[in-house]
Amino acid sequence: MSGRKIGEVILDLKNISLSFGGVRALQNISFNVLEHEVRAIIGPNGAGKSSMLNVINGVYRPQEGEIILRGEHFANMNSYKAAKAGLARTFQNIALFKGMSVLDNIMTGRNLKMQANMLQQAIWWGPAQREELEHRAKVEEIIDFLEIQHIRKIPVGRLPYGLQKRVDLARALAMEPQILLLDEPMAGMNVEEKQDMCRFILDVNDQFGTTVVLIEHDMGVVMDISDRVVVLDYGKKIGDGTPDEVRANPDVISAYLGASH
Ligand SMILES: Nc1ncnc2c1ncn2[C@@H]1O[C@H](COP(=O)(O)OP(=O)(O)OP(=O)(O)O)[C@@H](O)[C@H]1O
Repeated sequence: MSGRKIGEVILDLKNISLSFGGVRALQNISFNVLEHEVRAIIGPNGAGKSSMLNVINGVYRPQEGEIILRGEHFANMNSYKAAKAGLARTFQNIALFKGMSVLDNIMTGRNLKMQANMLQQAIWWGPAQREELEHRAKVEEIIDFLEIQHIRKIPVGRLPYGLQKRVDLARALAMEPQILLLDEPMAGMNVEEKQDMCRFILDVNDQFGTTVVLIEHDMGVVMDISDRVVVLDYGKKIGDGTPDEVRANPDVISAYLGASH
């Protein structure tokens, strides 16, 4: 892989338990994420992967457990706090404004960073003007990076699915996150689109140093691009380690064999 340097623990999840009524979606799950690594969460359907991602970025509040982000304890994580703390995510079912252009969609990722007040923005005066130009420059940089210059003016709804996923990634990157959460970034893609997405994820990780946490069903992809993998099954953690370690783990093998029967 690249020459990027894996750092200290940036995100630490300790004894996370989450239930929906009688369904114990996550049972005492602990794992950590190191700075600059690509960390995957895998597991059969219903294992608790999406629930885990939603706990990390504050959509779900676990009944038990702790989230420690860069040494800071977050007892009541919510989406706003997560975004402020440098977490951005993409969605399984792409959450973009379909009628808006690619450029405008990516600009929405800058909202949290905008300082000028509403009045200044309305009359596009002084600070608002300067700020807008700065935001545009950042967005243009991301557009170049993800090679989507040719579609920048097109409404997102008219694009093929693979490109929509790339715009969703661009919107998340516009937040300049330290940790990027990707919810099945390759779902529904053809082989070529998957290869492109893999390359972009690794480039983001390498060139921006962004830590990546991803959920993905395609095992080949996960094993190729991840530094470490955590495996969930029926809400429990059954494996954690490098792709090779996880591949050789008998509990993981039987969970996946069981799932395919
Ligand atoms: N909002 C919710 N309300 C009730 N039950 C839920 C909710 N979200 C998830 N669950 C349940 O929690 C368990 C874990 O679901 P989760 O979606 O986290 O799994 P997953 O590994 O992401 O599955 P998939 O691969 O199918 O997306 C499942 O039994 C699911 O039915």
